Amino acid sequence: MSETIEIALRHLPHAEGLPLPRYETEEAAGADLRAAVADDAAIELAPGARALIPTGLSMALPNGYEAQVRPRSGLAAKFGVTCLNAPGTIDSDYRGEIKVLLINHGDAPFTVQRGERIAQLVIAPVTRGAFHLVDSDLPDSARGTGGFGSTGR
Ligand SMILES: O=c1ccn([C@H]2C[C@H](O)[C@@H](COP(=O)(O)OP(=O)(O)OP(=O)(O)O)O2)c(=O)[nH]1
Ligand SMILES: [Mg+2]
Repeated sequence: MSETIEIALRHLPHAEGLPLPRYETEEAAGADLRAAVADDAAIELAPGARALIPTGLSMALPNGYEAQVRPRSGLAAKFGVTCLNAPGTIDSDYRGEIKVLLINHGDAPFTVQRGERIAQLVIAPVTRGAFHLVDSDLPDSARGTGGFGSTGR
């Protein structure tokens, strides 16, 4: 059973009339975010172009949680459109507008219309590190310094 937490949201004036983020199926992990561009100001993304798309939402996550702005697989598979900084991180102390940095990796222009579902928001608990330098060697491990394909292709 998934955990549910209360999250205070604000709809900014340019999002008036748009549905709040919602989970599209009973057990969806992501709630879809919609583009709050004006009806007469759709954003056209040329192939290779990127744009910061407003959602018209701001929120106050409880301390101890983050929200991840993740791409929608449908947009990626059908149009090559994805989030450039995926997953985007919304900090719990951020009160600004949530924005989605979309990039068009496809070969045709992609138009972002008002109300279109452009990304999804996943709420996740946060573990923070207390970082401290040590003088001694780090504990041994079987992997050691191997990485970046050390186990083969
Ligand atoms: O896809 C995203 C990613 C971030 N943000 C907002 C919320 C987040 O709390 C803030 C800062 O994001 P991040 O820490 O990733 O960016 P930064 O370049 O490190 O900016 P800052 O110096 O403001 O932390 O920007 C978004 O609205 N959408
Ligand atoms: Mg930052």
